[in-house]
Amino acid sequence: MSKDKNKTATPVRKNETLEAEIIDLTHEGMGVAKIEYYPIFIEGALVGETVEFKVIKTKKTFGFGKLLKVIEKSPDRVEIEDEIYAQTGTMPLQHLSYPAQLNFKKEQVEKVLSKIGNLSDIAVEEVIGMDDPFGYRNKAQVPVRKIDGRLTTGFFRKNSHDVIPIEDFKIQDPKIDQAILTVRDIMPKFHVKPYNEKAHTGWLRHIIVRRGYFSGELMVVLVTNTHDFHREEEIVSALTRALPEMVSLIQNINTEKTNVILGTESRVLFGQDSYKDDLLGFTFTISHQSFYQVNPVQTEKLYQTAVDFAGLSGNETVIDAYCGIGTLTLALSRQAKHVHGMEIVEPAIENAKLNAETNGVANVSFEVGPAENIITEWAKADKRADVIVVDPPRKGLAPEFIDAVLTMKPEKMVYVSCNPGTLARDLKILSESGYTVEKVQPVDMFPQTYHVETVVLMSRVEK
Ligand SMILES: C[S@@+](CC[C@H](N)C(=O)[O-])C[C@H]1O[C@@H](n2cnc3c(N)ncnc32)[C@H](O)[C@@H]1O
Repeated sequence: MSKDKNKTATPVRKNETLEAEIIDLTHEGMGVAKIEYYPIFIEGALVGETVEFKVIKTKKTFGFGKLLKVIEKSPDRVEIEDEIYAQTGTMPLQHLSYPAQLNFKKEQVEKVLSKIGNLSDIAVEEVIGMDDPFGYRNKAQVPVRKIDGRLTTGFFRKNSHDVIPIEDFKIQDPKIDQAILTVRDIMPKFHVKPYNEKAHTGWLRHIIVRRGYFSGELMVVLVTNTHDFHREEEIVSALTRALPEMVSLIQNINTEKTNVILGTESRVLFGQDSYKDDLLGFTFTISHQSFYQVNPVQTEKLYQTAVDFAGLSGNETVIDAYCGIGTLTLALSRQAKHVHGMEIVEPAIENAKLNAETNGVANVSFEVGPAENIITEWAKADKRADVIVVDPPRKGLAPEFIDAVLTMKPEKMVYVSCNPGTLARDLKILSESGYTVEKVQPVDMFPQTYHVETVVLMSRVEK
């Protein structure tokens, strides 16, 4: 079929203005309207609303529309504070009331478990939300560019590399926003050149600020395009004076033309390569390359759910795979005989060992490497675990990891997931191989966004 025929086959034409009712939301929170059989995705539109929109893109089986006017409003609609956040995509659900965001997330988990996981009879609990769903992020990574002749910080326009200046990010800890502005305003005094992505010139690419929610300690990382550091002493001294809470200042060097923010080389400019924070009564040391959950208030609820699901009595050997700096490992250790953490990032494992030692926890051990390799070795050596806890990145569990679990036959598995799609895929395999899903508890770690974290308890049915 020719391209033109495809185009004429759609019931809508590009640039026409139409009116329709929104019947659903996509997993990214876009409103779905149907013109005849043809779905059109419209950002900013909510279920139950009648909207006027302009068709901006047509594909063979679906199209995209730009919201022009809400003719009939949803009771769940809240007024947005600023269009800027819609342009950057940092708060894609900001127009949806918070209780409705939580419902949306619960439905997403239900939908995906049923569609991908074939688990339609599972009861998903109400999402554990926040009292104040703003200002929660403990980490910011902002690009630095020259805009109107000035060194500017902000965020990328959606689907582009243009930076939109932003000073108040709304979902970040306001003290982090403030620290970014402090760094931004000091840099021009020393003629620091912002990064120019197209020409791959300039010096300062990103400013990263991390802040311990409970400790108040700040870590600042300057990601630079070259190894040099002109006027280093003066800049370091200006930053330490302006940010008395800063305990760690790092230069991270990233000379590559890449979207990846951090480079592999770094050096400490002030303090050490770590800051501290507290979780569930433990104090953690966190290096700039280590993963640390971004929403500290919800992390405690997330970990507590995982610990409760593990239902430990004190006699169990537990594996905590993808353990990062050992946060969940230590939380589990209180009720286990022994917990063994596995993690691929070496500095994170160094942090984890130190964290166990400084918190006086002796019944844990840690191993660095891909969890799928380590656990496969365990299975081959006939080592056993009573409970396996996993908290993998978005891509979920490697097939070899699941194979090893099925060989080791733990009584329980607790799966902490930041991606319902890969969670459902993995649960399907496990539930077809001797495990049953007992509980599904979503936790809202990322209010105002469509992301949802889920904790699942599985137990072994085939003995
Ligand atoms: C979602 S984080 C969870 C970390 C930790 N449980 C926490 O809550 O802080 C996933 C972790 O898996 C690690 N990781 C990624 N791929 C891995 C692999 N193949 N094997 C082991 N760890 C991996 C990452 O470095 C990261 O620390």
